[in-house]
Formats: sequence, C-alpha cells, structure tokens
Amino acid sequence: MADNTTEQTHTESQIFLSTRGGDYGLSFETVVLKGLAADGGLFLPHRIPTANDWQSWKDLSYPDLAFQILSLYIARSEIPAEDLKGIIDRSYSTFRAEEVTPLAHLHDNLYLLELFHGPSYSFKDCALQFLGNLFEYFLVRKNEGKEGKGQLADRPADRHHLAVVGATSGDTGSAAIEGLRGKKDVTVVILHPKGRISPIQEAQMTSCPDANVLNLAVTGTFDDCQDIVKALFNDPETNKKLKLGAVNSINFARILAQIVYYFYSYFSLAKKSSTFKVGDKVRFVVPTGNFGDILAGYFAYRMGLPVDKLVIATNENDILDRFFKTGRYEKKPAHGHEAEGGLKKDGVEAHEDGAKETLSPAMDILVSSNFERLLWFLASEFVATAGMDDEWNNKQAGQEVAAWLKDLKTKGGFGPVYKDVLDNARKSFESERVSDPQTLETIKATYQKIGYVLDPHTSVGVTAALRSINSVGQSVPHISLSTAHPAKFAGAVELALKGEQGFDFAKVLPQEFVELEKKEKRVSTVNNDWQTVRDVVIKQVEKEVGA
Ligand SMILES: Cc1ncc(COP(=O)(O)O)c(C=O)c1O
Ligand SMILES: N[C@@H](CCOP(=O)(O)O)C(=O)O
Repeated sequence: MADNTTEQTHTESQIFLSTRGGDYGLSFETVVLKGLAADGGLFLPHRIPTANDWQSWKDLSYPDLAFQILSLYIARSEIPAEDLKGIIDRSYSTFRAEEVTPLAHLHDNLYLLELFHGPSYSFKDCALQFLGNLFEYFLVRKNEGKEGKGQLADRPADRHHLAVVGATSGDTGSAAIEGLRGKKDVTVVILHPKGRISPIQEAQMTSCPDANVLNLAVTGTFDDCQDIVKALFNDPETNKKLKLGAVNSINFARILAQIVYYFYSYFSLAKKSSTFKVGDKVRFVVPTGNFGDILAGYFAYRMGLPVDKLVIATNENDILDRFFKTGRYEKKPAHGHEAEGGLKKDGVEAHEDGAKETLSPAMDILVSSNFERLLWFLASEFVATAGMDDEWNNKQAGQEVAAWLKDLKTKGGFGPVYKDVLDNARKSFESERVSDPQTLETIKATYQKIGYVLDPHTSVGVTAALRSINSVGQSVPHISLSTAHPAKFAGAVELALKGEQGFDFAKVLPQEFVELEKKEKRVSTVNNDWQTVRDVVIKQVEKEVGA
C-alpha cells in the first residue's frame, strides 16, 4: 500500500513499512498517527540511512544534533525545517540539565549517561516530550479552519481527535502525561498494572488534574496492559470509531528521538576523556525491557556510530538474555536447556503466570515488543543472501517475522532461529541477566566507592557493564544508560543503602516528589479485558468531544 505523499519527495529512510509485510511506502505522519500497522506489525523505515558526515556533528548542541538526525527520517515536504526546529526546541527546553542528557564519569573507563533530567525523571521524556509536540503539530495542521470540538463519527468537517492509549510499567505513563496533558484534541488513557508500580510512579500519574488524562489500574501485569493496547489497535471497529494514537515504543517516533542521545553521549565522551577520540569504538550497556531504548542504539550503530557492542541488560525477566544464549524466544524457559550457554538458574521462578516481580519493576516485562523490529532486520539480512531486489527482501522478511510472531502468540515461543540469524545478532549484541541481589549489591558498591546513588534499573545496567569490562578489558570505554532517577524507586534504593554512612534518602528526593503521594489520586480500576477498556476509552472521548 503506497502513500501518495511519499512519491518523489522522500528518500528510502523517510518512507515506512510494516514488519509483517502488510504496509509499504507510508509517510512519517501516517506512521506516527497510526502507531501500529493494520497487520499487527511495527513500522520501520525502508532503509536505515548512513550518516556519512556524522563526525561533523561533534560540537552540535543537543537540539541541533536532534535536528540533523531527525531530518534523515522526516522529509522536508512533511515537516518544513523551521517547523521541525521549533518542535525540537520546545521539546528539550523543558529539561533541567543544559546538556539535556549529561554524561557522568563513574570510575575507570565506565561512564553513565544520565537520561532522567526531563519533567518525569526517566529516559522516556527524551522521546515523549518530542512525540507530544509532534502530535500537537499534526493535529493543529489537520484541524486548521475546522470548528467545533470534534466527533467520534468520521465526517470530513469534524476535527481530528486523537485517543492516545498507552500501557505502562510506570515510566512511559508519567512521561506521556507530561507530554500531552492539557493539549487540544487529545485524550490520554494510560493503563498500568495495579499494585505493580512504585508509589512515586503511581502518584506522578494519578495526581495529574488535567481533564484530558485518565488513569486505569488494570488487574493484571504490564504484558496484559500491552496486550490490551495492541488489541484495541488491531480491532477495526474500534479504529473506525476512535482515532487511536500510540505513546509506547511501538510508535516509531519514540525510537527515532532516542537515537539522538547515543550520538550525543559519544561526542560527550570524546570531550571528557583524554584517551578517547572521535572514530574510536565504544560499548553501550542498556537496561532493557521492551527493547525500545537499545533498538535506538542499533539504529545509531547502523547509521555509522562506531559501536563495539550493544549490551542488553535484563533483570530476572530474561526472555532476551535467553534468546541470545539459546536462539529461542520463549515466554517461559523450556526445560533442559541443552542449547549453547544454557540458562543460569540462580533461584529464579519459572514464568508460569507472566513476568516475575523484581526490584526493577519498570522492566518486569515478559515479551519485549520492539524485539520484533530487530527480528525484521535479522530476517531481511538473512533473505538478502538470495540475491533478490530490496522490495522482494522486505516482503520476504515480513513473512518470516509474521510466522515467528504467530508462533509466539499460539505456542508461547519460537526458535531456535537459524544459526546464521543468531550469529548475525551476536555480531552487534551481547546480553547479561542481573538478579535482584546483584542489583542491590551494585547500588551499594557504587555508593560506597564514589557516593553516587543508582536507581535499580540503572544498577542492572551498571552490573552488566562491569561484567562486560571484566571480559573485554578497560581499553574499550563503556557508556551505561541511566534510565531513571533513584528517587522514583525509594524501596529498592533504601533496601540497598540503609545503614550506609552518610546516606539520607531525603537528599536525593527532588522537591516535586515531596508530599506527592499525599495528593488526591484520579484512577479507576478495570478488569484485565480489552473490551472493558475499549468502552471506558469511548466514554472518556465522548465526555470530552461529544458523541
Ligand atoms: C527506568 C526504566 N529503565 C529501563 C527500561 C527499559 O527500556 P526499554 O523498554 O526501552 O527496553 C524501562 C522501561 O521500559 C524503564 O522504565
Ligand atoms: N518500562 C516502560 C514499559 C513500556 O515501554 P515502552 O517503552 O514501550 O513505552 C514503562 O515504564 O512504562
């Protein structure tokens, strides 16, 4: 299915396809507003652009660098340069740090990329401030000259009203609310697993007083919430009635905006380190759940950034680590892991009923939704060996991915994938699995060594980084991504640091969080059932725009 707007004016990296082969040749605007493809797949550009001049970006400010990178994926005919600059400037002016994502030196050749200086104190702000402004930009343009509040039925004179529905294990929700609260023509409904997010995360979301925001506590896990969101997008009736928008990393704009900080931190490293120069290789270590953050690193690498390896750091919900060790992608570990590497079994329960609850709750995810995008790249490189043209390769890759995902849905997993596919994946990625006791130990050891307080997700990353340094040595610098502020996870941080000399949690607590939990909460509990959620969303939109 080709989109008329994409002819002539777009490069191959500015038009998009579905990972399952159903859509082809779509514009950036279509992809951002649709979120998920009609065939259930995720959107990807036809090609990842090679940034031949990336070294010339080394002294750019964060917004100027973002403009260079985003322009490779967004045609000027869709968003003129001045407009894109405006969207970017507005998005990063809300950050507390001048550099937006500063790089801290932990010790030796280990650096921490602090991604938590945005309004909601996690890395999600880096993309969701941008996505919020992007939605607003497209809606203002679509609704120019249109009167009234907008309707549910699709009549040409009506305003376009976006019903944003998102699933969160705590951080996407508050970042999406910060990005969209009070915006015209947008309703925001956020689903979180009841009782499985931290008290501060819950308070951040449920204390929002804006009328266009609705919080739903689902009696289930994060994966249940993610499944409900996907079911809504996949239901033609719901799509006809509501114009659904996605804030999860299924939305390609999320991945796109996250590419920027890989380049930015690389250049920061070259400025900070006397031994590292632009052109040298670096390892990025990324605490991983839905695979969105590290996928952005993969894009940066494919665009030309000198990356030695991308290290996936999982908590005890280790589907990704098991894939890289065995080639099987399975919700539940199979018995008798005879495959290479085997499974580490340090007391982890089998995933009978979904993800295990850990001290890094935002990563308590059984199925990593963005892994499908990596699978598409792996499949397309595998089929390319047949020597056919790009269009054939892309379609073929779509079929391969659709078959894998069908097995995941119907049989709970697939694999082992072909050896060549796994070997190819291992060229760019390594993986580490970090248990709760190890997470606590690293928070404690880091505090004792340099007085720095890590959040538990960041600690999963730093633990993996230390193992990676142990195996490759100090000569390759490691940038470990710090994905959240420690104050969001008081329970784990206090558990690790109680009794440590000089430690006082109040000292790490930002002013905004003081008394936050005492504020009035606006939240409704709903059953784990997509039709119930659909009805609640429709009611909320009707309340805002009329039936
Ligand atoms: C604090 C934190 N760290 C890490 C992650 C994992 O990121 P991703 O889902 O992009 O892999 C998440 C959420 O997913 C998070 O909220
Ligand atoms: N950890 C996330 C889970 C959702 O991931 P997303 O990146 O796909 O939005 C959260 O905090 O909600």
